[in-house]
Amino acid sequence: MADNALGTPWRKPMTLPKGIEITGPKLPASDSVLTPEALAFVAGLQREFGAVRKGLLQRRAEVARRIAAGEKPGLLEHTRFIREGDWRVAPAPPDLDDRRTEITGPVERKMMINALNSGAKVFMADCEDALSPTWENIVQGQQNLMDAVRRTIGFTSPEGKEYRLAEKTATLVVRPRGWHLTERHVLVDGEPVSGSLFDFGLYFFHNAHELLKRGSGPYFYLPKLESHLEARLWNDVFNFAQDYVGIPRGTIRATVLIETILAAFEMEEILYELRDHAAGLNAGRWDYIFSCIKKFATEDVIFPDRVQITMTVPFMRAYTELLVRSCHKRGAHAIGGMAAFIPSRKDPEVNERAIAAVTKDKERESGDGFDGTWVAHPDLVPVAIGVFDKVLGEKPNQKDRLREDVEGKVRPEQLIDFNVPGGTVTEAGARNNISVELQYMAAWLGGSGAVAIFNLMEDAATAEISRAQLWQWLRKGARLEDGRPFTRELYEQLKREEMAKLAGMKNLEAAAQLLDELVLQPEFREFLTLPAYERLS
Ligand SMILES: CC(=O)SCCNC(=O)CCNC(=O)[C@H](O)C(C)(C)COP(=O)(O)OP(=O)(O)OC[C@H]1O[C@@H](n2cnc3c(N)ncnc32)[C@H](O)[C@@H]1OP(=O)(O)O
Ligand SMILES: O=CC(=O)O
Ligand SMILES: [Mg+2]
Repeated sequence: MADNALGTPWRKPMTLPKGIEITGPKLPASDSVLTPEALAFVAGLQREFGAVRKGLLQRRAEVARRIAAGEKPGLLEHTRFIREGDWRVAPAPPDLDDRRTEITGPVERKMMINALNSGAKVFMADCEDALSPTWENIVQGQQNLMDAVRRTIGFTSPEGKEYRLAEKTATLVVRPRGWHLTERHVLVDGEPVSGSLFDFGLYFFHNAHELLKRGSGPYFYLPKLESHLEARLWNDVFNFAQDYVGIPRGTIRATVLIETILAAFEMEEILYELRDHAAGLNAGRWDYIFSCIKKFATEDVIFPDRVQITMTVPFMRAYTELLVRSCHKRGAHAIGGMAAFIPSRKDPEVNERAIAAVTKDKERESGDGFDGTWVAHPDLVPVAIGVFDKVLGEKPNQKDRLREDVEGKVRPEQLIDFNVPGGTVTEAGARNNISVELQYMAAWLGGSGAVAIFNLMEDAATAEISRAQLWQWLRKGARLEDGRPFTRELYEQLKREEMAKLAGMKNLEAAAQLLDELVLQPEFREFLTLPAYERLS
């Protein structure tokens, strides 16, 4: 067996801490990222919190069963004292106080440099929705993060273009994978380690002290939480981690994505659990829509075409209004979500449309009281900054707008009144879902977790909506606008036609098999990334 060569299995068992096994190949970044000390820390996290994580995942399944049996989610009675109590989250650190524009993107080297240089206040470096978690992407992504923190990150494109960090860069915030995912290339005591603990643990271990030395801190976005108990688990992880490396509790700051329907009923409880570490909530609209469809997929509600579920339909408005109110009541930042329109440097018409649509979206958010927002592309940074500048001026945020009016106006029950006035299911919508899903999963299996399709940003969250709709429309025999039911035959026909348009695309057959598995099986698969990960090489 060759030593130190790309693609050869890891063969340094002597240096690995007891109980840890690496099944992925050795990579150029392995020696600096997968150090015995860092792995011992990750194993410590896994041993301490792995069982609680599993218990919470079982609890998710149990709650889902109760909802499928007709139980309606609502505010929790036993946490009333939290909602009625007088408490606030910790003050924001200086480099997280002005978050008027945050750019997001995968932990890919060139994109990270572009994002950090983009002029945005924050860069959310993503190991989640925007990243296909190949072993290489994950390990190299950690190396990129280490280099970004130390400002040594550089890149030369195949065309010879040099990329270096500018003097002033965005504040770095990292999003680890959600609780449902594992990292199968690292076993702790024979079991795959949690993807969340792996991503968080490596980033924190390698960078916490360095970030503090440089006047920043270990900052995180936490995805896909379904309850305040999952926030409590993160808080416990943070305390363990801070004690382990000897930095004060409360140094970590976390912004939680409210991107599941169940978390929307527990926004204040989530902030409360994390109050010494909480930096805000984010309205993660795409996973949120997916979660609404998923949790109520077997009910008598049929969601219309994806394009019709906009931020202004009543249940989405209720969600964002309550989010701003919950944050500002507790002194936390409210961060808006991602408008999926992607600008084009080649097509002026596409570019103009994207800028107009993003401007409108950001005007709604800034007008509603959000303190900042997400953009998916550097060319959208000035657009969002311009809109938020008009509302914020010199102020770093608008947390002083308490939005007390929301309490009289929006009732929590409105979160699950999914009626979309005038909503329809159309053949164009079904075709779009099929085509987007095929193209996205083909890209994901090829190692790209965020792609532009039909001039929109697609990532794991938007793709979840597409396949969830197809599953639901089939199960429910949804009627298309023209009266035809959406049957298996129609699905097969549209899929054949859409595949023909994509002929020659890499991984198309594998994507089609995956699509069938997700759409045709009687059981709704919890996340598309679970079966997809089994196929990811
Ligand atoms: C639901 C959610 O979770 S939203 C958050 C997760 N999703 C994301 O983060 C998606 C982020 N966005 C992206 O990944 C990309 O914008 C895409 C894939 C949608 C489109 O990317 P491309 O097709 O490369 O766009 P385009 O060709 O216009 O890029 C122009 C330049 O901008 C760069 N760029 C584009 N998006 C980004 C970004 N988000 N961050 C940094 N740089 C970017 C490109 O790398 C390219 O750089 P170069 O000129 O130095 O080569
Ligand atoms: O993570 C963000 C979302 O919209 O989903
Ligand atoms: Mg998401």
